[in-house]
Amino acid sequence: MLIPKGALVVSCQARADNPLHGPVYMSAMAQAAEAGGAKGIRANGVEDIAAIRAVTALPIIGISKVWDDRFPVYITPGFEDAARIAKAGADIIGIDATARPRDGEPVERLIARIRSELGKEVFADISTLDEGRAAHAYGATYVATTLSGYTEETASRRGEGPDLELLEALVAALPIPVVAEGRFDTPDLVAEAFKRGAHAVVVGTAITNPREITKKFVRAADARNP
Ligand SMILES: CC(=O)N[C@H](C=O)[C@@H](O)[C@H](O)[C@H](O)COP(=O)(O)O
Repeated sequence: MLIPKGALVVSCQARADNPLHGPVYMSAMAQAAEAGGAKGIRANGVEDIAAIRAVTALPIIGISKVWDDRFPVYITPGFEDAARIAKAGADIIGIDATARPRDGEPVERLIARIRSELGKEVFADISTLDEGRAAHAYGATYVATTLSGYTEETASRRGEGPDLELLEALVAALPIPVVAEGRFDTPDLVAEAFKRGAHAVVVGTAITNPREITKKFVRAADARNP
């Protein structure tokens, strides 16, 4: 298992509309995260993953976000996406492991092929306890709370804090490492996740998205100066 127990993993992602988009900024971000003590990196797309691989030996959870209007699944929907990011240097393949429709093989087959044909660990992003149980049964190496609040079934959590209840339920139910991810945006919440049994915690926006961090501070300023 490549992600050590107690690890903080930093997600270094910036979409095309973000001024920090691209491999130059994302590899610098990964180096900054490593210098700060991160024990793993999560990154999206072949270009960013290859650039990050060139500057660090930390384990990389690679994902490939592919948006398609016909399907709700966009995090590494198919085997070809997984193969490309493995080749770029990802050690662990992050996938949407919900049961939602995808452009590609069913999730059980995707997990099996990543393990057998690519020889990589599988990091299963899920949104419910049942999805976590299924991902474990299909052979995922880790399950993570990443998609709670982002699926129809969990839409009521949108805009809420991290899903600590789901984290606890997964920890109680599964013998594999459970990773806390999604809206863990303060050190206190990271500590709380470990208290509740998380194997590791992934933090993205709160560390690597200065635009969103700035907005938070501006909201505080505006509230004081209406
Ligand atoms: C739902 C979805 O697509 N989540 C994505 C998964 O890769 C990222 O956009 C998140 O930034 C990442 O999960 C980390 O979470 P947070 O940025 O809240 O710390």
